[in-house]
Amino acid sequence: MTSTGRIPVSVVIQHSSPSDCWIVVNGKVYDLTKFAPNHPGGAHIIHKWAGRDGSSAYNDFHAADLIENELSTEEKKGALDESTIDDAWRESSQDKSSPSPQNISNMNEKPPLSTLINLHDFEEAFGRFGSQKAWAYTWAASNDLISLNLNKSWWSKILFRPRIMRDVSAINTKATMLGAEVSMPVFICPMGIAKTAGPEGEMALGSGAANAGIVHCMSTTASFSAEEILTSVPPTYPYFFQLYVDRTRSKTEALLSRLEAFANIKAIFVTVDLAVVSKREADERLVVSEQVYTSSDGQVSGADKKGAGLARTTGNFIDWKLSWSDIPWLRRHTTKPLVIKGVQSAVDAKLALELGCAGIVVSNHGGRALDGAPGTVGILLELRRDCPEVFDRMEVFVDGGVRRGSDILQAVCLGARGVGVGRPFQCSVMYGKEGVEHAALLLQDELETAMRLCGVTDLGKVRGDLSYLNTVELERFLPPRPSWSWKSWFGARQSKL
Ligand SMILES: Cc1cc2nc3c(=O)[nH]c(=O)nc-3n(C[C@H](O)[C@H](O)[C@H](O)COP(=O)(O)O)c2cc1C
Repeated sequence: MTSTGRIPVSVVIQHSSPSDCWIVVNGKVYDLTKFAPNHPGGAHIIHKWAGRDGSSAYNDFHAADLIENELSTEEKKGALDESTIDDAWRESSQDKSSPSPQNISNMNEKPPLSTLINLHDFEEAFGRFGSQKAWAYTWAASNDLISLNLNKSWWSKILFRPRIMRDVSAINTKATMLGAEVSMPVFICPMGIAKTAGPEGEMALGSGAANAGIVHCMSTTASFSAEEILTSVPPTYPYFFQLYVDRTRSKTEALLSRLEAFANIKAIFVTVDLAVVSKREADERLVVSEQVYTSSDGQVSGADKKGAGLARTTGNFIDWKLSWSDIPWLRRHTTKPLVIKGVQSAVDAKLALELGCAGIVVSNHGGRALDGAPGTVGILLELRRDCPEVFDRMEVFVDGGVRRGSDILQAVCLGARGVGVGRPFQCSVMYGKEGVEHAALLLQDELETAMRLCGVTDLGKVRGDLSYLNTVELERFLPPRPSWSWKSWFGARQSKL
């Protein structure tokens, strides 16, 4: 207080965080810390003005006496000492931007979870508040980021053909993926060393997924062992396991044998799109002194003449000799369904089917494998055109750039059994399991909204129903139809296996 009994600007500024949030409105100082979470327009709008004069924003929307009537006596701190106002304060109280996690982050704190309203917000918040190296590792993609960008932009090339006037009061998003019953057809993609994003790492991914009713696929290069990660969910809750085949094949055999003990691991996703770890330049360039370890195979990160890429320096155990002829070997070492992750053409989708795989993931590793590979939703469309039978005889999944509930609806209409979502979930680990759950629930909400607006009441009933989509723009990017017959091609191919 100043000698006038009024509160100086310097004191107001001291209360400028979501956990201690004072705001000036019309010359009076209020403590809105408790009120903010109940603000009908969202806490972020209040937090944006913490430690500042929010009168102009307040007066745009509210009657002058509302705040006085709403708050308790102790939340009304007193009058502002206007003689202490200087240019810097005046400037800080200008509303130059709309509320978003970036603006809130002026407060040098990660934005409250409630202010993240879509999956992009998670990536953005992690970019600002995660460790620099973790961000470089997570965000990075190969070379010139061509495939990363195609993954994202090709989703927007598909348009809906909405139906109207259908009672959409009750809708069903439930699905079954590889025997796992889920609240919506989404799995969290396998991503290595999730502890880089937050101390709970894969434990947060597992338990957040279970709370939201979806499945996490753990990576061979996780920060915790499979046994530890499985404790993050109830004993019968479904899990998927992603396998990189090790050059020392006996290690892979031992790993598969360990996994046999866990009936809740519903499938083994064998990643095949990364015979060698590609150059992800953001990650290679950033050299740091801390090392990270992968749990199952004890790989340690480091730096060499090529740079300091976390994935490359922990990934050189991956066997580049892996070929289709290894499927029978894998079959001998696991009783679980095999899913081939990284299919990028109709030819290979058919091969996986012919070899008895339970499913495929159409994936280019999130643009982290071959740069110049097509966007994955385009590959899904190619499969629909050139080998539609694979959708009936295997479970077909897609990942890469899925960021919206409407992307899930589109994938299902194209025939997918489900979608994988990667980076935003890795970023959400910064907020622990609550962050993971929040991200999943945002997707669920968006999916439900997209279904209602499209006139779809049961997701299971529109799988493969192209009548809800306009794919004309994306079709321009498909490769020409094969000119040879599948039958003769497969006859020649299988004799070589
Ligand atoms: C940080 C990070 C680590 C990844 N680690 C693995 C991995 O260990 N095994 C794997 O099969 N794919 C891995 N991927 C690829 C993902 O499983 C998935 O294919 C991709 O992230 C999907 O694209 P999206 O991030 O745009 O959703 C990783 C991706 C990221 C971003």
